[in-house]
Amino acid sequence: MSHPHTSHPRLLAWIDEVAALTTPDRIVWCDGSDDEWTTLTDALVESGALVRLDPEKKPNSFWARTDPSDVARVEERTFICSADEADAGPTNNWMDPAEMKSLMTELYRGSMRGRTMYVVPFCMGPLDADNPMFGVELTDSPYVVASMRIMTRMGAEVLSAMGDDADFVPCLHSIGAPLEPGQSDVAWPCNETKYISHFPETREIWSFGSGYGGNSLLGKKCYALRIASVAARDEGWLAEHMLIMKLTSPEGVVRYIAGAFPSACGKTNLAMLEPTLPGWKVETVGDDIAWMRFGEDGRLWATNPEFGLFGVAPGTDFHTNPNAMRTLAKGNSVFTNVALTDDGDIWWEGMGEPPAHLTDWKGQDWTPESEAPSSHPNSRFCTPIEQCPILADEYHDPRGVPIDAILFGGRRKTTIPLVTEARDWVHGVYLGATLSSETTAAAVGQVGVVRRDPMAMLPFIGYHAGDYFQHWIDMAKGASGDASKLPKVFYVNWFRRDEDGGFLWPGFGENSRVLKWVCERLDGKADARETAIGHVATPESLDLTGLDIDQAALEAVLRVDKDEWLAELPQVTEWFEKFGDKLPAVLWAELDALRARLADA
Ligand SMILES: O=C(O)CSc1cccnc1C(=O)O
Ligand SMILES: [Mn+2]
Repeated sequence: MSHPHTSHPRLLAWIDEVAALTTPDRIVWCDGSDDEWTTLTDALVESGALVRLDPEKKPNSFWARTDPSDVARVEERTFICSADEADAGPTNNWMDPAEMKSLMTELYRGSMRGRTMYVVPFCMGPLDADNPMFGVELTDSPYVVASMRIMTRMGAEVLSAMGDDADFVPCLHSIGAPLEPGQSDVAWPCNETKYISHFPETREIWSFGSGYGGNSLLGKKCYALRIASVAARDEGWLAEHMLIMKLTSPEGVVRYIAGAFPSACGKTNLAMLEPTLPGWKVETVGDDIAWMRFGEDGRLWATNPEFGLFGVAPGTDFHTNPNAMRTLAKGNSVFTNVALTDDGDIWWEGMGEPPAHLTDWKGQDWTPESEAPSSHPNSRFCTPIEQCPILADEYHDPRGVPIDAILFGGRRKTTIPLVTEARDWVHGVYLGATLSSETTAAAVGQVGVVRRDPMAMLPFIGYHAGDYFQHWIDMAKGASGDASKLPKVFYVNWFRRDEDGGFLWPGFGENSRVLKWVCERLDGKADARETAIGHVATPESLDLTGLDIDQAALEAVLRVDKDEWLAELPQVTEWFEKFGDKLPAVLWAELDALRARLADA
């Protein structure tokens, strides 16, 4: 079969089928080149979808504004279409796969009319991995193509590596906004009907109607978490919503730490941390997704399958994340739903004193007297990870890095102490499975509501969460029977507040003090208080050198309040009951043991 771009029959057949259904005016095969990026972004600027920023401020960078109806992940429109509804579980929306495909086929029919269908071959993780994880996204959004070039290894090199028979995840995306001949386009075309659908058995992704973020950059949440978590269950590894950091002590001891925090709870900031403790060094491997497989040494090795950073903009500045700001200063980035300054740069809340005038994320005039924020709370920067000044060399290693500790963290005003070490692996899985956090703007819906967010994966588990918990329990078997090879598990909470609503802990670079305690626990050095909920740091065991924090706040942030934890028990019981007989019995046993320890406390 001769074709100018590929000899992959399944790929060609799929593309022909989709083109016949969606009827694009043309098909463009993306090669991932600089010329292609220039052509794409020039056209997006010409159409008004992008504004080129001043090259003196952010070279080769752009400002985008979405339709106000298309600003975040749409969890209520996200479906896991497993053959058996029971396999989707109680935390996912489900529709029969044949019914969903029939419904979406009619949505896709003619949806790309008047537009270009882009063929985006990509790879999640290094191309030289033992088993490269290929995907091909067909999309009618040039904004998505530009973003995928930043976020994934994308283009001709991938297509070549796929050869004529590589497995790949077909990712079909349409914004659902066909153009009639002569009809002018809008800056952010989308459709009020949105479906983000996953077909686990056939490892397919179909997305319709949204042009933004995790709804449309299908390599990220859809592939690298929801579909990959199903593959990981079947193949004995973990696809997790985690940062990966390399932490080096002043003595040169290196530890690798993975951290699971819900959306917009500071993973990017932690992954790029500038420690306040002298001599400690953080280097970044990843800020959002970790794939963890057992190495020959029986340890869990983690890789970051992404090629870029898609971070929350508001709150990011030189105090909270100087390395992110240094990454962005190098340009080659797309900023979405932030504000535009009059001199061609970007601005968002948290960047210090606002300019006298801005163009806000809705394209309106904004001044410091404006009531609404200039930038959407879920506004994002999209930037190449290789621009990160503290990117660890190991990022490029297809083996990844051996994980010493896993942090589970949430955003809780109360109850959860600053840092607790799990009693053992199963207790660590219990802490992850019962992780709770206040909701954020990363997903459409009310903000600030406490919900269970197991392993920070609630919106991303591609199958029954009860089976997911069991998979985590079973991972202990993979450590060649030696539990000491497994990462230690810790539960952190940077967000506890005092009675006046103020934060008890300064967070950001000061979190390096907690990381030091974690490392010293790994070395068997740091003290901890044995409590009903686990091994909790004591004020004396934390290195507080140079930190201005009063003793009352320190004791409050580390407190295990019996009544607060007793109040958690019925909430956890209600949470566990959702999973019926699929909830591992050992987790019920952990709850019973916690209840007994609290009774004795
Ligand atoms: O996809 C979006 O629109 C925001 S959600 C997101 C983006 C990057 C990294 N993580 C998330 C998340 O919700 O966890
Ligand atoms: Mn995330």
